[in-house]
Parts: sequence; structure tokens; C-alpha cells
Amino acid sequence: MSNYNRVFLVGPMGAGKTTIGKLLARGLKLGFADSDSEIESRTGADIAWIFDVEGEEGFRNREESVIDEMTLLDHTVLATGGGVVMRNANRRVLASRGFVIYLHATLDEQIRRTRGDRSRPLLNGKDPEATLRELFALRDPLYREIADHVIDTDSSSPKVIAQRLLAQLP
Ligand SMILES: Nc1ncnc2c1ncn2[C@@H]1O[C@H](COP(=O)(O)OP(=O)(O)OP(=O)(O)O)[C@@H](O)[C@H]1O
Ligand SMILES: O=C(O)C1=C[C@@H](O)[C@@H](O)[C@H](O)C1
Ligand SMILES: [Mg+2]
Repeated sequence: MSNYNRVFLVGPMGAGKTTIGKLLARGLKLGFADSDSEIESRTGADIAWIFDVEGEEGFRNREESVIDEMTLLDHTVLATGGGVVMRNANRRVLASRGFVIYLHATLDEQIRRTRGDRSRPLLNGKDPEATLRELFALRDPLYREIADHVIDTDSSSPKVIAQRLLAQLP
């Protein structure tokens, strides 16, 4: 994988966008950025707080403006939030401004990787597994719609997946 200027990672919660993104950026000698972290540092509050106070709509508004800016950063691997594909405007800029990689994880693996982590407000309800299932049914086609490349993350470590991406991509 060479000559990549902007790489955007999409996929569900627990797919490894943040974890693999850092390794991939190192391998590509690119910078790394994460839209969730950027939203938190701009707001001065964590995502759970933003959902509490401003609701999901408030978070999505912040996310849309951060995505519009960050998809213009050159020499960067950008890890996005799991719900980024819910807005048309985000899908449009991701698809048109860089190389989009969909990190795919099965529902079972999403459940395993997110269990007990309270930092994802959408999973703090009564039945996080049902929520992950519903979100995945809705979003999987949208991740695929904008992806230039899809990689399965279920059965390998983040390090191996990053290496595989470095070797596989055109
Ligand atoms: N391939 C993998 N194998 C095993 N564990 C993994 C793998 N990828 C990620 N993980 C683990 O799953 C958890 C979630 O990973 P990470 O935070 O990178 O996901 P994410 O896609 O950025 O999620 P979000 O959309 O919520 O930001 C972390 O504890 C990470 O170490
Ligand atoms: O899947 C989602 O909708 C989310 C995923 C996280 O990355 C955060 O962006 C936030 O918790 C919402
Ligand atoms: Mg992340």
C-alpha cells in the first residue's frame, strides 16, 4: 500500500477503527486522527456527556462538521465514529475525498469487544446486543456503499490486520 494520502476507516463499534488506524498510520508514515476524539477535545467533554446534554442529534451535528473538516486533512489516516454513515453529507465527503476502508466485524465480535465499556452511550441501554444488531442491519449496507476496500477483522489481531492492509491494498 503506497501513495495513500487520505485513508478513512469506517465500521461498527468495536471493529477496531481507532486501534488499527494508529497501526496503519504508522505503517504508511501518515498522521493519525480520530473524529470521536476530536469532537471530545473541541467540546471539552466526553461523548457520553454530549449525548446526555445535547442528545444524539447534537452529537451528529458536531460530528458532521468535524467530518467535513477532517476529510480534507492530507497525509492522514482518519478513524471515524461507528455512526458516521447515518448522514448523507458524511457519506458523500468520505466517498469523494479519500480511500475508504470498511473494517468488518461480525455481530458476535462487536458484542465481545464492546462488552462492559461504558464510553459508548448507544450501548448503555437495557439490551446492548439488540442495539448492536439493529444498528448493524441498518449500517452495514451504508459502510459497503462507500467502501473502496472491505477487510474482515474477526479472527486476527489489530497488528496482523494492519499488516494485511499494508500488503493487500493496491
Ligand atoms: N482485531 C481485533 N481483535 C481483538 N480485539 C480487537 C480487535 N480490534 C479491536 N479490538 C479491541 O476492541 C475494542 C474496540 O476497539 P476500537 O476502540 O479500536 O473500536 P472502534 O472501531 O474505534 O469503535 P468506536 O466506533 O466505538 O470508536 C478495543 O478494546 C480493542 O483493543
Ligand atoms: O455507532 C455509533 O453511533 C457511535 C460510535 C462511536 O464511535 C461514537 O461515535 C458514538 O458513541 C456513536
Ligand atoms: Mg473509535
